[in-house]
Amino acid sequence: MAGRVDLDGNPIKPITICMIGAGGFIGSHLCEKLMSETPHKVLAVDVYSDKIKHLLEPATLAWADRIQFHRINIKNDSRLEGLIKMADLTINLAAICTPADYNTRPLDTIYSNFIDALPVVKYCSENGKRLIHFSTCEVYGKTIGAFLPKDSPLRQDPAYYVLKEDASPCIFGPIEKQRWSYACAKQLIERLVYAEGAENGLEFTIVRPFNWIGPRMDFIPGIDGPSEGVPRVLACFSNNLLRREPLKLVDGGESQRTFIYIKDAIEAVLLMIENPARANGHIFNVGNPNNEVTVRQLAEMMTQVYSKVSGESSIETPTIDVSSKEFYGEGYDDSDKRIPDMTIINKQLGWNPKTSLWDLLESTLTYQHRTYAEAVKQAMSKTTAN
Ligand SMILES: NC(=O)c1ccc[n+]([C@@H]2O[C@H](COP(=O)([O-])OP(=O)(O)OC[C@H]3O[C@@H](n4cnc5c(N)ncnc54)[C@H](O)[C@@H]3O)[C@@H](O)[C@H]2O)c1
Ligand SMILES: O=c1ccn([C@@H]2O[C@H](COP(=O)(O)OP(=O)(O)O[C@H]3OC[C@@H](O)[C@H](O)[C@H]3O)[C@@H](O)[C@H]2O)c(=O)[nH]1
Repeated sequence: MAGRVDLDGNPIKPITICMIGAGGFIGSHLCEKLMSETPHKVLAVDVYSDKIKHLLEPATLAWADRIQFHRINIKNDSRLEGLIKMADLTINLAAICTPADYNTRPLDTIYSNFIDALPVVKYCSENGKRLIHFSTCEVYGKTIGAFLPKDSPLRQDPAYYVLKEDASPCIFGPIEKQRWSYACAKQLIERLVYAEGAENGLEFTIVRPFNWIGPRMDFIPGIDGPSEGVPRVLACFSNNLLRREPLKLVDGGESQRTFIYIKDAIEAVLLMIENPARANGHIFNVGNPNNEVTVRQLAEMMTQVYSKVSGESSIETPTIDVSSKEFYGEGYDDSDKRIPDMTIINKQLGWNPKTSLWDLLESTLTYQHRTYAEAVKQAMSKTTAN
């Protein structure tokens, strides 16, 4: 750790980071990175700590004096401002961010992504503290190309689908499509953070993650989460594979996504943390434009990879089609395609993603199999016995 320098060759001074939502998927990986590779301190704020338990216990861990867990719900806890004041930098990850909630719990979604983030922005601004705020690629909504006729040659032109931080519009569906409650709340909080920067000098960075995936993402229904819960696609498909049931393709699985390995993405966040002069005032796409697939292709690849890592042959009918209404309920809608433009992050931080989709699925599904296969088997045999 000694002699670490930033991108401009200056020595990196240890800082204290107030990380809100530290117990979630991204937070757990960021805490791991900060503990194992940097001298920084973390005040970890969340309502849950299961995903960072290995970093908090036992007290003999090498970094024990550099991480403190604070079980705080930021909706209603006066200790938040004190923690932000104690830190040099606040990173806000806290949010409801699973699509199954956007149309079924739109009020909770809007409160979580906009109202609950307001005090965080305010405390940072009033106390002259730097803020890294986690937004989402969903703020882009649908691509311009999605509105062209299906056979239009313009659909092949990147100008109609590549998503650029400083040029692309944010295109959401009608209000009755409550899917967009999340994207809209995230967009408004981005605008507020940006305005605090412009009017009051808040030092900020906004991150727009493009489908970061890897170990510890969400939960496996009935094992470490509610049995009726619907997590994001990685956990949905993992659950299906573990139970040897067909993967469900929503509306034909035609939507396209670019997936990035969580460990590549965390490298980008560390560069933002340690290079404030290069990161402040910017909005960054963080994704892997080389890993684009349709959801159907993702299902096929995950089926192949899971077979390889588990040693089990795949089932006869590996996928089935399901309507979005049946799967998510009324008010669901979808982003058609998400390719991040990498110009700004490349120029400011010299960062590029490394891991291919096959490789990231291989390490992630190895983890899923090792962590859950036995528990799923036991849960299924109990159900059959009953
Ligand atoms: N994972 C991705 O690919 C992705 C993509 C786009 C945006 N994001 C954004 O990144 C952030 C983190 O995402 P994640 O994938 O780690 O999700 P996550 O659900 O695993 O983590 C969010 C954490 O915030 C905590 N939290 C929520 N409300 C809270 C509250 N009121 N008080 C205290 N803690 C609270 C949750 O308990 C959870 O541990 C979110 O803002 C999300 O919108 C993630
Ligand atoms: O079992 C499933 C689950 C999901 N899907 C589809 O897979 C695609 C990806 O679904 P995800 O659950 O990963 O969520 P999305 O990519 O739509 O949104 C995510 O994007 C960025 C973040 O802000 C959030 O984490 C989330 O909103 C969608 O088209 C969805 O309809 C299936 O076909 N089957």
